[in-house]
Amino acid sequence: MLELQRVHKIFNEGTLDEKIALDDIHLSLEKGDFVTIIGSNGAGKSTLMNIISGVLTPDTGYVKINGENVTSMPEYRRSRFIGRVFQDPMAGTAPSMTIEENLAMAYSRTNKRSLRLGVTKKRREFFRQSVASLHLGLEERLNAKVGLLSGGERQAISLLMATFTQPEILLLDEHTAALDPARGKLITELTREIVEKSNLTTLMVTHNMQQALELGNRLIMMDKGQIILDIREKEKKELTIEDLMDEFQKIRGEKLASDRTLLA
Ligand SMILES: Nc1ncnc2c1ncn2[C@@H]1O[C@H](COP(=O)(O)OP(=O)(O)OP(=O)(O)O)[C@@H](O)[C@H]1O
Repeated sequence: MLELQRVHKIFNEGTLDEKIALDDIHLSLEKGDFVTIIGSNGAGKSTLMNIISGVLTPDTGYVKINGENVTSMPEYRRSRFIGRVFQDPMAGTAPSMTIEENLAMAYSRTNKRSLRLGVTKKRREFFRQSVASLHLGLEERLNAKVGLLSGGERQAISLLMATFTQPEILLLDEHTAALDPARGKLITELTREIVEKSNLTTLMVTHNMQQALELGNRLIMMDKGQIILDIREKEKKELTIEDLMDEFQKIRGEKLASDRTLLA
């Protein structure tokens, strides 16, 4: 489904600011894998997401989606089969457009005919049902401007927009980090529900270790541009935060130094 081989990314190569953001990344995901990604600040998590989504091109190595080499495919073309939700609830939606218009925009990304045909009765019903599945009562407010929604509601709509067309790959970039605990929990639960229902292949970056342990079937820890831990299924279910801290110390010979990770 998703395959990265020998992926390297260096910023400002040959200068004093040279930074190896990704160092020989090999990663292979099966359909339906839900991978949580943790790691200290600057570990390379966002760079990895940007390379998968096409925002960045690797210096060496390749990215394949469903067997197709997409390494040089620009972001706008990849957005047909990649859904992404960012940390900032403002990032995924257009505030001056209504909920329905935002959904129509997301829908048109994967369905070229939909822009020409506008919002038909059948499609409006599909949007209404999709929004109802969030259990937030927003299906009664399809004509409300998204800018008027709370951060949590807006992030729920972003999540829906990224997923209701069933993308091949879903990228979640600390998408609950900017929300208060109650709303963060709500979005976490919605994420679990949506990913399970559609069996979406998902990568989720989080600084919250508990969330990384509770969600998904696989956990990856990154450090200094490398994947240093890759834990799956049963082994993941038995892990605790202390185990993860100990593993990091065993591998790197130092304590995991990230206040955000520890405090989450
Ligand atoms: N556009 C860029 N130009 C120069 N250096 C960059 C750029 N983007 C990332 N880096 C550097 O590459 C490294 C990896 O950054 P990245 O943002 O991928 O880390 P991260 O794991 O997402 O960190 P955080 O948890 O702090 O968001 C860091 O040292 C960062 O400073």
